[in-house]
Amino acid sequence: MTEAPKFAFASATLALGGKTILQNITFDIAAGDFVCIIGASGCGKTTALRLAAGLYQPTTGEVRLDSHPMTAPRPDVAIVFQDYGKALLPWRTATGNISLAMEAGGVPKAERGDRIAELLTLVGLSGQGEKYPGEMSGGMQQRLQIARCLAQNPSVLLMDEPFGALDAMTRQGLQDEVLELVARSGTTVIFVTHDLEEAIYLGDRVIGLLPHPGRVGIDVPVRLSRPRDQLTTREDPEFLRLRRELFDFIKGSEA
Ligand SMILES: Nc1ncnc2c1ncn2[C@@H]1O[C@H](COP(=O)(O)OP(=O)(O)OP(=O)(O)O)[C@@H](O)[C@H]1O
Repeated sequence: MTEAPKFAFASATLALGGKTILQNITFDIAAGDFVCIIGASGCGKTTALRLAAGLYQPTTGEVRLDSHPMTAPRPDVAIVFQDYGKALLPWRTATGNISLAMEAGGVPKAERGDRIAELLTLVGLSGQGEKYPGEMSGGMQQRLQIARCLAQNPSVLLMDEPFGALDAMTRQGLQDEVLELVARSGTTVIFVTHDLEEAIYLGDRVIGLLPHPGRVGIDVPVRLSRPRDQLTTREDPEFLRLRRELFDFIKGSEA
């Protein structure tokens, strides 16, 4: 018997303001898979993620988590946004920001302290709990946002260009940290990026959307061994082949 997918878009179509933004989106995601979504600017990547989060309801079709339609946002589906500055509360310390997610999840106060310390260590912010977001670098703020999401114990992590605003070195470091976290926790991930190399480096699979309206145009497996390595993985002939295939896809989709 084949296992039911963790997450499924089943002929999901979404119209907003009388315009079809996403059309007939269909794909399944197995539990623990890391799926990246790419596509030209404005093709509907963020909107697809918002559908996955239950922030939008499909006009027709369904989005399902564990075989149940997503009718509203759920605490076991967490989103990491690109704009960490807006996602974090500036008047709360790092500890306070993580604690908020636990308060919302009903975690008793007595249990929060140890778990917060554990999460801070997990994302490389050990000992930084009393800092305010404004006292942290961009990379640290993004780590904090990830820790806050993990505090929800999500079974699905949705990430919308989370490293887009960071410099190349910080970005690569965080890519590896996320891969490690995910490998350890078994979390299912949907990761939106416009960076083709990032998608191949991270993903088990890359889905490309075509624009106007957003449709699935390509869905390719990434057959690169794990753990990935910033140098050797990116030099692998399969990496280069995929990069060319996805580059041609994006170029063709804009024509
Ligand atoms: N609430 C809305 N009402 C009407 N149109 C919308 C709404 N939200 C998004 N759109 C339109 O849907 C399309 C897809 O937008 P979306 O932000 O999902 O694309 P994207 O692929 O994430 O783009 P980018 O890579 O530039 O971030 C765009 O044409 C956008 O103008």
